[in-house]
Amino acid sequence: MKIGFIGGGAMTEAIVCGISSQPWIKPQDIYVSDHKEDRCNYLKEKYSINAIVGAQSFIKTADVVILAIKPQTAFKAVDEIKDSVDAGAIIISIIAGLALADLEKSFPDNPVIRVMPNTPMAVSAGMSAIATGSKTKKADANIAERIFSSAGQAVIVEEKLMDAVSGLSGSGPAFIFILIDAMSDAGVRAGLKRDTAVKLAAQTVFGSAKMVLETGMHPAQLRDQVTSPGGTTIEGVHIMEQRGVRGAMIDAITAAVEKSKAMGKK
Ligand SMILES: NC(=O)C1=CN([C@@H]2O[C@H](COP(=O)(O)OP(=O)(O)OC[C@H]3O[C@@H](n4cnc5c(N)ncnc54)[C@H](OP(=O)(O)O)[C@@H]3O)[C@@H](O)[C@H]2O)C=CC1
Ligand SMILES: O=C(O)[C@@H]1CCC=N1
Repeated sequence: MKIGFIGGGAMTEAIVCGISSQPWIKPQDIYVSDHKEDRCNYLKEKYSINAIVGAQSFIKTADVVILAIKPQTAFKAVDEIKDSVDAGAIIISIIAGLALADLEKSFPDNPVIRVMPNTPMAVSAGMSAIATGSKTKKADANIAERIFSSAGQAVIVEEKLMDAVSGLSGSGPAFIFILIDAMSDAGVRAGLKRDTAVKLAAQTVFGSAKMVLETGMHPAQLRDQVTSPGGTTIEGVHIMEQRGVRGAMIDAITAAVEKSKAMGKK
C-alpha cells in the first residue's frame, strides 16, 4: 500500500512516526508533500520516508491520500490534487470541521473518509475516530481502521459526532499536557527536581488512564480507592472541586467542540 500525505505538519509527523515502523507498510511507501523544503528534508531524514515539495510525483499512484492541511488551506490544497488522484484511491481527511459532503464534491469518484486522530499516535497510543462517506465500502473502512489502529485505537462513529471527538480526543492531549505541566510545577514547589516532577506527573497520568482502560471501572470508583478517609487526597479533591477544575475541563472541551462546529459552517 502506498500512502501519500498532503501537508507535513505536526499531525502528519505523529502518524508517520506511529506507522512507519509497522510491518504492514514500508517507509519507502510513505510519501509526504509539504510547502517547506526544510520540513521535507527533516521528515525524510528522521523517518526514511519520501518527502517532497509538491505531490505530483506520487499523487497518481497513491492508494491512500491523507489530507493533513489546516482547514483554512484545505480547498486550495484539494484543488491542486483533485484531478490527479487515481479513481480507486481512498481519500482520508483529518481536517477538523471539514464535512464529508464537501469533500465528496471535490472527489466525486473516490471513497472519502473522515478521521480525527490525535498526536499520541506518535507513541502508538493514539485515539482516532473514523466516519465513512457515501461511497465508502467496508474494505475501504477496514484500510482506514488498519492505518489508524496500528498506532493506537480507532473507533467508527457517525459523522455528526466528529465535532465532539475533535474537542475531546483530538484536542484532549493539549489539555492533559497542561495538567501534567501544572502537576510538575506543584512538585517543584514542594521541593522535587524538575525532571523528577515531570516523570512523577506523567507516569501518574499514564497509570491512571491505564487503570480506567484495563479495569473498566468508573473513574469515580477509582478515585474513591485513592481517597483514604481523613487522608491527604480528600484535601486536594476538596480544593479541585472548590476551584471548579471539573467544570473548567467540561467548558474547555465544549469550547473546542463548538469551534469545530463553527469551522464546519464556514
Ligand atoms: N495537530 C493535531 O493534534 C491534530 C490536527 N488535526 C488536523 O490535521 C490538520 C493539520 O494539522 P497540523 O498538522 O497541526 O497543522 P500544521 O500547520 O502543523 O501542518 C500543516 C502543514 O501543511 C503545509 N501545507 C499547507 N498547504 C499545503 C499544500 N497545499 N501542500 C502541501 N503542504 C501544505 C503547511 O505548510 P505552511 O505552514 O507553509 O502553510 C504545514 O507545514 C488540520 O486540519 C487539523 O485540524 C487533526 C487531529 C489532531
Ligand atoms: O487544534 C486543532 O484545530 C486541531 C484539531 C484537533 C487537534 N488539533
